[in-house]
Amino acid sequence: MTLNIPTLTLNDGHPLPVLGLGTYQIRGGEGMQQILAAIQSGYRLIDSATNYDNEGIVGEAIRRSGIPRSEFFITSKLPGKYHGYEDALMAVQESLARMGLDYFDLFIIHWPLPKRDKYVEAWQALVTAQKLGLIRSIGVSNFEPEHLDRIIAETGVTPAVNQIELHPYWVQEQNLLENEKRGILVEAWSPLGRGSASMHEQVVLDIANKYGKTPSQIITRWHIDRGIVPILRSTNPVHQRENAAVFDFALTTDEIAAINGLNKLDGRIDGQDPNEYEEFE
Ligand SMILES: NC(=O)C1=CN([C@@H]2O[C@H](COP(=O)(O)OP(=O)(O)OC[C@H]3O[C@@H](n4cnc5c(N)ncnc54)[C@H](OP(=O)(O)O)[C@@H]3O)[C@@H](O)[C@H]2O)C=CC1
Ligand SMILES: O=C(O)C(=O)[C@@H](O)[C@H](O)C(=O)CO
Repeated sequence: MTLNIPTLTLNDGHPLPVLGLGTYQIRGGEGMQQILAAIQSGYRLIDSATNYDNEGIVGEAIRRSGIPRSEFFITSKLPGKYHGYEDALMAVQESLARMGLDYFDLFIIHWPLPKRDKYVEAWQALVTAQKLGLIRSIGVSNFEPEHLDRIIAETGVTPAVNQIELHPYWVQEQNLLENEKRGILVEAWSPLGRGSASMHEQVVLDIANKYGKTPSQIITRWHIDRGIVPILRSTNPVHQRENAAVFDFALTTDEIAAINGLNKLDGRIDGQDPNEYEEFE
């Protein structure tokens, strides 16, 4: 049976599924089959990136599924080496060609890379690509409030989405408020803490027992109940189905707060601070 994943509406009026499939390190023929399995389970939001070297197999899985393109919500990301305006416009077109698509539902700037100081140019290029019909919704990733304010002030265009690191060890309460204040939908990357110990915390296990759910379903539901769209990676079809079977229960305010209480001061998975992070090329 195919799971039915609900949608919500972005600030530009476009619908977005409330959870999606992450594809970091999912590559090659086996990766294509793993993505296809997720699509067959009901996933429609697929999150790729030029830096993941898998845009080709994402496009192939879409075609092999036989499901109409219009039912999907396909995302890719602009790498830092293409932050210049002309390079960024070319990069969107190259990504589309690799996927074999003629538009993206969402295209986002992968990292702000503030030391290079070209993310405003990159944003101007996404605004143009949207006007050209190459992208439906434009967004950013790993943008801090000061980066958001700068692109909004310099272009007058607010991102639809900001994809940031979020999991029970890194709950980012203030950052969520900053995005909400600006009308930006937050997507969570590494929503399961990349399979970290947070899935085995007693508070998560207790809530899982109460609802007869698994720890990953509780964490997935915690994101959704906080108004966040989790981008969940799994290569395992059983886990893929499990992670998306979360629409028959909801957490209470106290349960959400209890999971928020797992936050750690140094909770980032790899210490990737958006103000410092540099991409390797
Ligand atoms: N914008 C950005 O800068 C970034 C974006 N991302 C995006 O976010 C996505 C998700 O983040 P990612 O870091 O991949 O990690 P996740 O937090 O999604 O965790 C993935 C890990 O959890 C395991 N897992 C998934 N479901 C279950 C389950 N039900 N039970 C037990 N284990 C489970 C997976 O193993 P298994 O395969 O065996 O199920 C895998 O090892 C990425 O794939 C990418 O698309 C990620 C990092 C940065
Ligand atoms: O996966 C991504 O989107 C990244 O941006 C990477 O930085 C990833 O988070 C990573 O940890 C690479 O070592």
